[in-house]
Parts: sequence; structure tokens; C-alpha cells
Amino acid sequence: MAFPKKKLRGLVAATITPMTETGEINFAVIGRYVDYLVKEQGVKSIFVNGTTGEGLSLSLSERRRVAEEWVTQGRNKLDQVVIHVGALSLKESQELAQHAAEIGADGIAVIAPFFFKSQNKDALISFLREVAAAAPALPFYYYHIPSLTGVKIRAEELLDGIQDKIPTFQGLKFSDTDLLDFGQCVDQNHQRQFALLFGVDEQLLSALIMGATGAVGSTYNYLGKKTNQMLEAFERQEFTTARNYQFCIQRFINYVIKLGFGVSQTKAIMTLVSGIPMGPPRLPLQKATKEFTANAEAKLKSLDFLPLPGLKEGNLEARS
Ligand SMILES: CC(=O)N[C@H](C=O)[C@@H](O)[C@H](O)[C@H](O)CO
Ligand SMILES: CC(=O)C(=O)O
Repeated sequence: MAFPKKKLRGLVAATITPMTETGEINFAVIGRYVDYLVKEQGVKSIFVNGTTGEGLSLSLSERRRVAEEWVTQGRNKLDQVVIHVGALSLKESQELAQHAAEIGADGIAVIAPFFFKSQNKDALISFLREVAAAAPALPFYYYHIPSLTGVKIRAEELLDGIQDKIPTFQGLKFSDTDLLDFGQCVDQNHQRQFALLFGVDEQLLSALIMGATGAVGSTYNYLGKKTNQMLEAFERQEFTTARNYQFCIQRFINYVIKLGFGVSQTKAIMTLVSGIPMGPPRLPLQKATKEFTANAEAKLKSLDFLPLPGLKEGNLEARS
């Protein structure tokens, strides 16, 4: 088997699904969005139809079309396009996995089913294996996000022996703050064959120390450049500088979390920073308030994340 193929590494943006004011998918801006990520944020891999992409709120045909558009627009521009194909129905998930393979995606990812929940590791692996088998030539990633799925099976437990069950298993996206669990995933990964991608953007530096091989997150859409600077400082072993970048990122995320932060707010922030209209979210999510957007904008300016005059709290050179 052709595994492992090119390793998924560095920053991976969890893409937003742009929508029109009337709630349809705005396919027309996806090409511009790809160019923005590559040129303005230095981000060359994407994770489509996940949490940030409202994947579970889209119809199957929308999910297929969104995946196709990202693969098409990303051709010769992006390194990797991973499609999240998780669904409550195994059949739907398999259908999406097969589709991802047909359109030439670089990998698939799956969250744990979250209505009827797997009670143990074996049950969850059985589900994941059936999905992975529908796309036997594609790298498979498990998307661990217990806060949203309610499935608390530890990632290190799941990882143990997983390649015997799922030959295409290539890694996981770890969206949890339990660094003991994450560390034990890294510790098990002796041959470094898996991509262990961290998914809590405001804590990425701690995960890098622990051995993360990359990161998937919503904020890399608009803080990719800043986060790349942190990764570079980390590579050079300039830890004080790396920490200052992390603090700078934290100041923003901490601020918006206090205002109430989720996918709706991510859409509003990305619209502000990129100038590409992301539109409203789909119900059950509700559009970010004007007040949120105004506050976020002021904070972005004060941190120098938006190129406009203002107080420069984010001036790293002045600190350290
Ligand atoms: C729950 C959620 O959406 N997590 C995202 C990725 O998994 C993160 O990228 C967060 O949006 C980010 O860390 C900000 O809290
Ligand atoms: C953050 C992430 O990976 C997602 O939106 O699915």
C-alpha cells in the first residue's frame, strides 16, 4: 500500500463554508479564499466540512459540492485538502468517503457519531473502520473533539493498535485540552508514522512542546501568519519569542471567548480580516451580533492583526 504518502504537517485551516445572506452556499468566493490562505496567511492545507465549515449542518449534496469546489480551486495551490466525512449514518459517511476519493482529496477525517454514541473503543473503531474502508486509498484521520461529540474515549486508547484495524489510519486531529492524553499519543507514535495535529489554537505552543506534528484550527484562517511566526520561532528554539507570539494570539482569542465565540463569530472575524464575505451561519447557529463584530474589530486593530491605526498592544518587538 502507498502509505504513508506525503505527511500532513504545519498549519491546516479548518475552512469556513461561505454563505449568501439567503443561506445558500457561496461557491463563487472559494477561489479567492484559497488564494487568501496561501498568499496572505501562508497556510497551504485545509480541513473542509468540519466544525468550522458547519459540515454537519449541510446536506449531503452540499457537502459533496463544497468538497469538490475546494479540491478544484486548491489544485496546484494547496498541499493537502482533507475532507471531513463524519455523519451519524454510517452509509452517508461511507458515501462521502468514496466521493472524497473520487474527486482526488488527500485524506478524510471522521468524528465519533454523537447521537447514538459508541460505548467503548472497539465499537468506535468498528464504525471508523467501516468508513475508512469505503476509501481504501485515502489517508484516514480520526477527529477527536469530545467537547462537541460527548464521546470521551481517550485518544491514546484509541490509537493503541489502530493500524491493525484501520490500515489507512494516518493520524488524528486532537481538539481537546488534555495534554496527558495528547502526550501519550505522541509517546506511542515511536516511528513517527502518524500526523498528530493539535486543535486548540490558543494552546498550540504547549502541544508543540509535547510533540504535535501540526495543527488544524479555525483561527489559522486569519491568524495563520502570526501562528506561522510562532512555529518558526519554535523551530529555531527561540522559546521566549514563540511564547510572545502565543500570548499575542491568546489575547485575541481570550477576548472573543469572553464575548461568546463560535463558528458564527469566526465567520464575522474572517469577513473583517480577509474582506471576503463569509455570510451568516446556518441555523441552528445565529449570526454574530453587530456589537460582537465591532468589538472584535477594535481588538484586532489594537493587536495589529488588522492593518489600521490604533493602540499597538501586539507589538512584540517592544516586549520580550
Ligand atoms: C471547538 C472548535 O471549533 N475548535 C476548533 C478546532 O477544533 C479550534 O480551532 C477553536 O476554534 C480555536 O481553538 C478557538 O477556540
Ligand atoms: C477546527 C476544526 O478542525 C474544525 O473546524 O473542524
